[in-house]
Amino acid sequence: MLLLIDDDIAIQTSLSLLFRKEGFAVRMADGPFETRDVLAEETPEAIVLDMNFSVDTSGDDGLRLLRYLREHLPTVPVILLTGWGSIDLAVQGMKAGASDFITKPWQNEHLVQSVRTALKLSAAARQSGEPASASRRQLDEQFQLDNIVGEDPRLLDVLATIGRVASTDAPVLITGESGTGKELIAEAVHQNSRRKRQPFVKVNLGGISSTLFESELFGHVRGAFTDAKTDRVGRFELASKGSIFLDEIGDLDPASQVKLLRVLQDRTFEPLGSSKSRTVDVRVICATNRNLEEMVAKGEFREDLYYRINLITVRLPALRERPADIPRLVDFFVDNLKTLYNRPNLQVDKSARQWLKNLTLPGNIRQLKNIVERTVLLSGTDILTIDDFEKHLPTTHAAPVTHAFLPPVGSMTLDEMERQMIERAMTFHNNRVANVARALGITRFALYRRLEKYGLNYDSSD
Ligand SMILES: Nc1ncnc2c1ncn2[C@@H]1O[C@H](COP(=O)(O)OP(=O)(O)OP(=O)(O)O)[C@@H](O)[C@H]1O
Repeated sequence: MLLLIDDDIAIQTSLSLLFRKEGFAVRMADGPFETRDVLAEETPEAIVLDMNFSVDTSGDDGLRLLRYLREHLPTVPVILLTGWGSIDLAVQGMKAGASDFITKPWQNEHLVQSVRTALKLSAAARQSGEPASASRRQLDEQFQLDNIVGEDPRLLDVLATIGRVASTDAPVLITGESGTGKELIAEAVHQNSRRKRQPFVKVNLGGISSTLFESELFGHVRGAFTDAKTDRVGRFELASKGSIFLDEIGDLDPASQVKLLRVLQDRTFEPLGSSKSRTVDVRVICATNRNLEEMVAKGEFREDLYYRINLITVRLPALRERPADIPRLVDFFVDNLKTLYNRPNLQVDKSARQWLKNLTLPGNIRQLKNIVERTVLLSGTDILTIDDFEKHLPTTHAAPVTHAFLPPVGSMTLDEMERQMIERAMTFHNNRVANVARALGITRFALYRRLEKYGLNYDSSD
């Protein structure tokens, strides 16, 4: 049952007609008292709450009721209806735990989609509460994850999350350093969704100037500006029925952020030079290597836009956090190159695969891929050794960790250095104390003592 809370009889009627037509069982409530009466009889699967339901349109009553609902029905999704003028209220509502917000006047399709997405997400959350983390094999059986190599638990968590939410229309925000595979993950969201046969349109927002933003995203009509000789279809329209991937969303200037918010909010936009609104049905996937939360706190990124895009957030680990995946990635790249360059005997010897784990790779997987490709191309041999890699490593790139990289004398105490080395070894060996102790040449006991001394976390059962 879907519970609709609104005191305006006209809105109640049109909402209830809409959802009944879509096959929902519907109940209605005028305000807090009626809501409590309904809840005493039946628990709804989802709730649509008009934030300005009372004559006092400050929205305080709406927020109070929302808090009550979150407290008493924490797993039931609540979708908010708010006026355009009260986006702040919507943001407060999202902070208080609402699933989504829709601005009035709403698009029927968008509102129904939002309720369905919230229902699917809450069902997925119930399911995922049961089994422990899935293994790579289980994930491959369930989802289409070709070309995404890795078995690190943090990556598997990301894959499980995107697999689970791909079938919904929920917006996904992918964060992570440059080269960690954000675009690959965005494609996987699309590939595992019901939109997979429709377009996947990528837009690099970092590369679009604010003057071109509108015409690039929304298109323009002939004559909209001097150089507009013909009509142009924008990226949103190209992505119609499919997914749009907004890369580098943290690079968007404030004026463009407002324009983007509007289309994400109402799913409507006007091409430049046209006064006719168009509606679009797209799934939105965003990525950034910047810290959006911090940018919101500094006022550099709109909070309402942030809440609009971050319903589901996944963070991709940097390669240095998952060094055990490096040999697997190397094998994968070499396999691809075997076919590409017709060199079936190509391989990387065992010690070189291990050695590559020691490189500092700020460019992450992209950088590792370049190093492997470059070495394959430049060294004539089929079996690549450490020597081959060392010879062809660009000096400005990944520096192998050797004593030449000790910090300058006076810049660090021995204690600080010891702490950093231990932290690094713990990350490298996935916190396996026995392996870390061996790698550092000390006993386990000595390692425990140091972990305690520096206040570093470890698993005492290990
Ligand atoms: N898990 C992975 N398995 C195999 N290849 C990967 C994986 N992750 C990334 N790659 C490869 O690494 C390269 C960089 O990945 P991608 O472009 O997705 O990174 P990104 O995080 O979007 O980078 P940027 O922030 O610079 O846009 C691509 O060639 C991609 O195919």
